[in-house]
Amino acid sequence: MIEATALRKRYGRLVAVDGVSFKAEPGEVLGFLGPNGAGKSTTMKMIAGFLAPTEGTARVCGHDVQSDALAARRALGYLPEGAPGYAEMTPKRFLDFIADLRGLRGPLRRQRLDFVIARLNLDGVLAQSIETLSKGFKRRVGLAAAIVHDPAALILDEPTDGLDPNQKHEVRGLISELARERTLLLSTHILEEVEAVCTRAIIIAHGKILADATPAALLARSRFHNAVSLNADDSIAARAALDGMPGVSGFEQDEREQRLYVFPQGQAKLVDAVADRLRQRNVVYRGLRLEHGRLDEVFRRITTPEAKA
Ligand SMILES: Nc1ncnc2c1ncn2[C@@H]1O[C@H](COP(=O)(O)OP(=O)(O)OP(=O)(O)O)[C@@H](O)[C@H]1O
Repeated sequence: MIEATALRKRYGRLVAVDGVSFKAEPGEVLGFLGPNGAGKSTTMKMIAGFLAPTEGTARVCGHDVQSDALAARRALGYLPEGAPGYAEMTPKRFLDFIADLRGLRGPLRRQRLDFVIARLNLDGVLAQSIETLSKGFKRRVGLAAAIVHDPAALILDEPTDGLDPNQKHEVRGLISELARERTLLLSTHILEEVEAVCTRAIIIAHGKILADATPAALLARSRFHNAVSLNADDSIAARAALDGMPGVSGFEQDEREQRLYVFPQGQAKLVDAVADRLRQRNVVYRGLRLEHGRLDEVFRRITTPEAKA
């Protein structure tokens, strides 16, 4: 479990984190989303015990990160932003060093090191200095270090930042696997990542939580939620056929995608009715689908005041 209560961090006149509270339970993958400088890393560092809060408290598996710091750190794995430090070390030496710091001994130590090296496919690079590794391997070394002591809670600061699509896919698979029995908090700028791995998302801007909901609930706030979209050879004819249809509130033509979006009134579900109507009017169409919504639009609306108007 990861719990933050009224966390606040002030840097001189700047309030980087302004009263952040949430609780994440085992099995949850909580995504921290926000524009640059929103306060995500600062919040994570305070929970990980790397930065003292100006006010408020954080607990990891019930242990206060300030007053019960050792127990809290034992329960937590933390992947900081960017590449692991100790760039001149080899992954082997680095992971040995982290295993020592974590107090791992004997057969369990061997077993955990073997596990993370195999799980993160580090075998081929164990003897090469970290600074000479590709970004993907650097991230994997960081992840291996974060999970070597098998923590019950994990904080991952932009775990897929800078990775290629295959590596992103791989790391997301690992995140979902790790999340089964753990509590996971991760920050990301990648909205598709939220839909792919997060069970819940917190949107933060200027140090304040602006939304805390499941990805599905956030998508439901999109104006594209429950819209119907389709490709029609003659989009003018398609529009004319659907104009005035009960339950339809408007249209939008996406020229790049060549798709017509049909917006519902309220919660109306239009898929079958739209398909019937186009067939009745002999309008040829392809790829008709119900839209779930667009997280990027919801994110923009929540985090930029001008988009709210
Ligand atoms: N040590 C520091 N001293 C002064 N200001 C800082 C310090 N660390 C962070 N800040 C400021 O605090 C604010 C929050 O920074 P933070 O790194 O937490 O944001 P973030 O949401 O993680 O951003 P990003 O997505 O760019 O990583 C920013 O305005 C940043 O410039």
